[in-house]
Amino acid sequence: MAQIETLQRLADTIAARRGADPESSWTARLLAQGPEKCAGKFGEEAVEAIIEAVKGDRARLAAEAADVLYHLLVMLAAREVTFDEVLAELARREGTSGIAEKAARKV
Ligand SMILES: N=c1c2ncn([C@@H]3O[C@H](COP(=O)(O)OP(=O)(O)OP(=O)(O)O)[C@@H](O)[C@H]3O)c2ncn1[C@@H]1O[C@H](COP(=O)(O)O)[C@@H](O)[C@H]1O
Repeated sequence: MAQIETLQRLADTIAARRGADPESSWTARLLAQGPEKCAGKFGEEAVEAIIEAVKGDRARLAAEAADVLYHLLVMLAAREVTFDEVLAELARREGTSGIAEKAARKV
């Protein structure tokens, strides 16, 4: 069964691809094009996921969501933000209500 560790392993693989041969690694090819390109690719994948969410095809939405997660991790790696930093932010928010979090962001 797929687990959260799958995502951690993917983040580690992506980090390890920095500086790898763009001929043999899709991730290295994306990273070599810079953070702006990686961000644009993430945006495209997010839009594809939105379209499937609106259409309501569960299987296609799951596949597009996987693309979104991969491209999110690539975009983070392009700016040297680690997956751990994102998890730490989620952990910090755990137990606080979304409404309180929204109010805190306004100050
Ligand atoms: N999860 C992914 C993943 N998701 C998508 N892609 C690649 O991203 C590429 C572009 O995806 P698109 O949906 O944009 O493909 P497309 O529709 O043909 O492209 P467009 O012409 O529409 O832009 C495809 O070639 C996919 O193979 C991925 N490439 C790699 N991974 C993971 O990253 C690991 C390392 O991969 P490499 O860096 O290639 O070794 C792999 O083992 C996988 O676990």
